[in-house]
Amino acid sequence: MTPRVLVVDDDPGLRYTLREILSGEGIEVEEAADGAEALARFEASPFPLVVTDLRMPGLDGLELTRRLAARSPPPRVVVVTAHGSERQAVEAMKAGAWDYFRKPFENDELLAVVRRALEAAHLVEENARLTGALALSGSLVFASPAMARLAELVARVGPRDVTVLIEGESGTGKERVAEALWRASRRADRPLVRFNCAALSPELAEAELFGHARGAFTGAVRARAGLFGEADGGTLLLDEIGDLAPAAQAKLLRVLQDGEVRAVGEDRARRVDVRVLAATHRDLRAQVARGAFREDLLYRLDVVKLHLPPLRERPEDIPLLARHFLALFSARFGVQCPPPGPELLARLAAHPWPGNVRELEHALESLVALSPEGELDLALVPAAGGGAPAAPPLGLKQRVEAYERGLLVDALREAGGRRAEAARALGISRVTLHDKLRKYALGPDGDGGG
Ligand SMILES: Nc1ncnc2c1ncn2[C@@H]1O[C@H](COP(=O)(O)OP(=O)(O)OP(=O)(O)O)[C@@H](O)[C@H]1O
Repeated sequence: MTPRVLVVDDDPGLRYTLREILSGEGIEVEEAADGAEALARFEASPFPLVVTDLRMPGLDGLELTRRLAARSPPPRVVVVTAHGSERQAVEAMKAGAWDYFRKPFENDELLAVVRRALEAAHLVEENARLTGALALSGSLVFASPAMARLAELVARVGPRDVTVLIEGESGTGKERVAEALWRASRRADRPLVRFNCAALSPELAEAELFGHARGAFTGAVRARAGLFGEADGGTLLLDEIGDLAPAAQAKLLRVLQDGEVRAVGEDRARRVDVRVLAATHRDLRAQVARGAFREDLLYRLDVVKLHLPPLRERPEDIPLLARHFLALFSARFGVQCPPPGPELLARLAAHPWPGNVRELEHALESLVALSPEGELDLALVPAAGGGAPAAPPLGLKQRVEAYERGLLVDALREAGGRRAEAARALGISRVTLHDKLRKYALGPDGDGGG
C-alpha cells in the first residue's frame, strides 16, 4: 500500500517543495491550499497523515488540526511552524497535532518526522484492522482448529438466549469468549454486567448479586437492586462460578428456573430477565462430587458448555496472538516494533505458557515496553520451560534506568504519544524529555522541536 500524505499550505512554492521531497520517497502526495479544501479532500478520501502550515487564510492550521483530531479514526497531523513561533507549536500539539517541524527545514529532518508519523499511523491502522476483524469473528484471535470450532459455536449460540458455561484454565480467554457471546446476542445493546464470585465474602456476594433491603444487615443504609437488577434486560457474567457460596447457589438456581430474584432481607421476589453466562477454571463435576456445588445448579448452567483448551494444546494460535499483541502494545505505547521474526516465534513456541494467553499477553507487553525502539530484544522473552524472562541480573544504575524508561513509556502512552503533554505530566521540560527519549532510544532522532 502506497503511503499517502495531504499537504496543506497557502504557499504554492512550499507545497511544491514538500511534494518533491515526499514523492521522491515513494509517498503519494495530494495538496490543498487551505483548511477548508483540506477538509473537503479528507472527506472524499481519508489520509493517514496531514502535513499542514499553521498560518493560512480562512480555516487556519490550528483549527484544521482540531477538526481532524475529532475524526474517528483521527489522522496524524504534523504542523509546519515559522522560525521562533514555539508557542504556536505547543498550541498545535494541544489541539491534537502529532508532531511539528520548523521552517526552514532540512530535507532529512522533514522526512524523519513524516516517516515516523506514517509508520505510527500504519500501526494504528493495522491494529484497527485486526480489531475490526476480531469484532467480526467475535473478538477472538485464533488459527487452531480447536478454536475455530469454538468460534463457530460462539456464533451459533450467541444469538440464542441460553445459559452458557465456559470452562478452561486461568488465562485461556473465558471472559473474552463471554464478551463474544454477548456481542453476538440480541442483548448486545444492553449491558454485560460482570461479577467475580470469588471476590467477596459469601454474605456480601449474595447482597451484591441479588440486592438487599434497607437495614437487611449492618451497613445496609439503603436498599439496593443488586447486579441481577442492574443487568435486567441484559447479560450477567458470573466469573469463578465454582466459588459461589451455597446460599447464593440456591438463589441463583431460583433465578434460572423461575426468573425470580429475592433480595436479602426482602420477602417478595421480583421478576428479572437476565441471560446468565458462567465461567470457571474449576472442574464443577468434581465440586459436585465433593458436595461443594449443587448438582441441580450445574445442570441448569450447563445447557451449553464451551471448553477453552489451554494454549499449550493449540500452538497454532501463538504466532497470530503474538502478532496481535505486538501490534496492540506498540500502538498503545506509541513505539514502532518489527513483526515477530522466526527466532522470536521459535522461543514463544518452546515456552509451555502455564498462564495461557494472559501470560503471553504480559510477556509481549514487557517485550514491547522494554525493547529499544524499532527492535525486539529476545533476551526479554521467557526461556523454554522457565517461568520468568531470562533477563540478566541488573545493577543499581540499570535498575534505576529501567524504572525511568518505564515511567517515560507510561507517560507517553497516557499522553497518546504527544510529547509536550507527556513532558508536562512528568514535570520536566520538553528538552529534557527529548534528551531522555533519545537516551533510551524511545524517540527517534531528528525530532523537530527542542
Ligand atoms: N483468543 C484470544 N484473542 C485475543 N485475546 C485473547 C484471546 N484469549 C485471551 N485473550 C486475552 O488474554 C487475556 C486473558 O483472557 P481472559 O481474561 O478472557 O481469560 P480468563 O480465562 O477469563 O482468565 P481467568 O480465569 O484468570 O479469569 C485477556 O487480556 C484477553 O483479552
